[in-house]
Amino acid sequence: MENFRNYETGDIALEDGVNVFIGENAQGKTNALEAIYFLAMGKSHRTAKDSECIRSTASRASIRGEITVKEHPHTLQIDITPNGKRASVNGVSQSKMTDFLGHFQVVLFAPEDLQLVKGSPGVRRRFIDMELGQTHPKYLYHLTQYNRVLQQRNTLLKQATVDWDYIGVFDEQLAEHGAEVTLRRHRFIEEMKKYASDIHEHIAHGRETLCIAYQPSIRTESDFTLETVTSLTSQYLRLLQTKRQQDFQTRHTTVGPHRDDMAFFIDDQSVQSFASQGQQRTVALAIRLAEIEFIHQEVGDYPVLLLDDVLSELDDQRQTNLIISMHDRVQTVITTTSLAPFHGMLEGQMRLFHVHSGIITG
Ligand SMILES: Nc1ncnc2c1ncn2[C@@H]1O[C@H](COP(=O)(O)OP(=O)(O)OP(=O)(O)O)[C@@H](O)[C@H]1O
Repeated sequence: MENFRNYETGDIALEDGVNVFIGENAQGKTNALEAIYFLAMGKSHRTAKDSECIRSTASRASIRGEITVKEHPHTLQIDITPNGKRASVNGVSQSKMTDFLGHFQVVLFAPEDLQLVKGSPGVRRRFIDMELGQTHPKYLYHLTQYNRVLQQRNTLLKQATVDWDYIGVFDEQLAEHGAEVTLRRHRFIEEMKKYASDIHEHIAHGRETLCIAYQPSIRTESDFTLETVTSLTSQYLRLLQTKRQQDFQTRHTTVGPHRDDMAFFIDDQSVQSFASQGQQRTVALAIRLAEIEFIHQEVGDYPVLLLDDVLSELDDQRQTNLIISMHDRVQTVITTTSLAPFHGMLEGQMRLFHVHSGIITG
């Protein structure tokens, strides 16, 4: 890291197993995690304004990582200036951020993850989009196109007289990209379902059964099928055409992936409405851990697991189970203010880094 957040420079060599960043509050632990996340996702998990990551006394920031995925080493770099960011892979500048993504995968579990369960549908759509963006760059292409056409269609719907021929052209494009997005989301949730319910059962000691359901906006149609892109495209197109009058009255597009959601159930009861805080937290954790398995399946290697100050939210047994289950398979980086959760671990099973005022010592 160079001039990233409170780091003037920072250089860390992470171990394969569990790496622990320990330090008091506001020393730079999360900042270091954020830098790793940035290299995988091309953006911060904390801010939409990249320039906030530039050290307050500097004019640009850089993050560089030497990453090995499936035994192939490569160097990823992101340079951030107040006017934008530039990403490169092995020294070659990438013209589009979507070309940069997919080289390195991370899974982050942070206290805000409770929002995955409790938050608005937009939070869950963002979660799906981030995951699929990491593993299926083509998905991001369709999503970007979909959002672009959606915006154009909505602009047209807001005009005093609507040009329906134009809307017809947009409908075709929306249906085509919307079908790709929907089908990929459907397949993703089908995969996540299997992993998350097994993991959840393990964490909850087999007492509760978790089920995840995709709720595509198109589901209101009784005859829709999620089998092929072609059939879904024509179903979308039909639906867009039948909703035209409603869209005209509300002045925006009322059906499509921008209205999708996903739902969680424990023993057939909605987690969003009925579960306790502890149950909701366990569901959020199970989903994050399921992501690890999903990425492994899709990419052929494990992602790096980033745990930001979340151990203190789990009881002792769960903390230890989590660390031990990750330690020999998944490279993990944990931030913490206390070593108490690690006392059960054997010497040599983790690498400790002390973080103090933007300086990391190992
Ligand atoms: N752009 C920036 N330039 C300089 N310092 C920054 C910048 N952005 C954040 N900081 C500083 O970084 C510090 C916060 O670091 P960080 O969020 O990593 O804390 P932490 O060690 O994870 O603490 P906690 O345990 O409270 O989560 C704050 O002191 C903040 O002022």
